Amino acid sequence: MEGENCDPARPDNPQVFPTPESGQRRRRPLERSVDFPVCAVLPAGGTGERTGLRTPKQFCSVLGRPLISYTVQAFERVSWIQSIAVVVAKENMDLMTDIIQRFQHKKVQVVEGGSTRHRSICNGVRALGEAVGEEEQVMAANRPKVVIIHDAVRPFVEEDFLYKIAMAAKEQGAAGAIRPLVSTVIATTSEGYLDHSLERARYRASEMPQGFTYDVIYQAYQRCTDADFEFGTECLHLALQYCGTKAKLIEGPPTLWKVTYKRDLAAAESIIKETLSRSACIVTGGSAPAATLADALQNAFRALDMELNVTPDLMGDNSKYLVNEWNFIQISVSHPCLSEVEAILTDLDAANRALLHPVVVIWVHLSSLDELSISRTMAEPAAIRDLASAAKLRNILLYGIQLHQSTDTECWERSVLRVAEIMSTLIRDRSPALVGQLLQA
Ligand SMILES: Nc1ccn([C@@H]2O[C@H](COP(=O)(O)OP(=O)(O)OP(=O)(O)O)[C@@H](O)[C@H]2O)c(=O)n1
Ligand SMILES: O=C(CO)[C@H](O)[C@H](O)COP(=O)(O)O
Repeated sequence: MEGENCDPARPDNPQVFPTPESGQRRRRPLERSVDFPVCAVLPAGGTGERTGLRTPKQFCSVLGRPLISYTVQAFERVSWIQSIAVVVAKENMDLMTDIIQRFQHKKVQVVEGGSTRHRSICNGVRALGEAVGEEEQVMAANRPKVVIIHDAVRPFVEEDFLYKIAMAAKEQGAAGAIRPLVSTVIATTSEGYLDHSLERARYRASEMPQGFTYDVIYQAYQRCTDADFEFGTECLHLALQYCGTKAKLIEGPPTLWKVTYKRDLAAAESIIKETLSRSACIVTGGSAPAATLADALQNAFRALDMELNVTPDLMGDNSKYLVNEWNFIQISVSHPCLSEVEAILTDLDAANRALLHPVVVIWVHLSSLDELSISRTMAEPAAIRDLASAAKLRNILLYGIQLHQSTDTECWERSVLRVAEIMSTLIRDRSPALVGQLLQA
């Protein structure tokens, strides 16, 4: 049947982030607990030659934050991962230390890298074993049971999959992520002709993360040769060859893909934008016309596959919106006063909400055409521009929309749909050029 995938070795729809069905509530990840010590090594000591950029890809900025910080965050939010060794080239150790301080990463130690990926990983594994104490016995007692190795340039790994890898590594000694091949692998002759081709259905791409018991990966690196260190690309292979440990292979999601080329950085940015744009919270200030507009917008947003919650304020229980990944829409009625939106900016600062991701705040001024002087009720563009410039320095993107109320039902419904579309575009695109602009709906 058309569109049906009958071959289990063929990757399905390559969508990078599985999005929930329209109208479904977002799935919260399960809280996992693991009763053995797990640490991680993130090799980040490469130069990223294939991007063609001067800056190694792990330090390239994505929405104002180095790519590596996203990967560190993905591991840091997993409560059962105790510590993370980030391995970087000697000349980037200060840069990495700055990143840790700036983005307030907590579980990270910076380790000096080597000239190849295997040498870097080996340094990370050793550093984890030596993290506490100098004496042999103390060191052994503090070694993690399982080490997860994950390329620093694969930022979208999720807790559920890390859990599967950690559990399988504890049981089997080694475990790794695999994906179906998208192309057939062929061997070439030295003259550039086809030598032979592999039966695609029998092979898989080896991805990351991989997990090992500490003893297996430590011994594998102790025993492997200089040629392995120089030319090898597969840790699972070292575990098999030097420790006789057969890795359990687990099919992972497409999100495990590795940033390799320049275009992958743009793809990573668009995926991050997409995840940051799924939900917004409307603050009505308790006014009845604002609440009516919020209800109408809620319906319009459902059709745009975005979750929109309505709250009168951000106090007490409603402060929960400040700690998750919500964007904000403040509706002010009649008087174009920015004090309510200023209060949201202050709350966001106090909650340190914009540390890791930019937050979008949209100020909507709902003005009535029946009022005597329209000009008196128009928002002052300069005021919002100044406020937005200051907010931008704190990673908050403030936009303004002027919406004129209408007594004509049809005209009003059209305006609401238009304003919902403008809002969803502002939230999804995060255009710096439109920051501080007062758009007319
Ligand atoms: N000496 C090295 C080389 C690579 N890596 C890391 O291994 C991961 C996967 O390697 P790859 O994608 O090949 O990165 P680069 O070697 O930086 O890229 P390129 O091959 O294009 O130069 C990256 O996080 C990279 O920083 C490392 O820690 N130490
Ligand atoms: O997928 C992997 C391990 O199986 C690694 O990411 C891969 O081997 C890295 O290789 P390279 O540095 O040549 O890109």
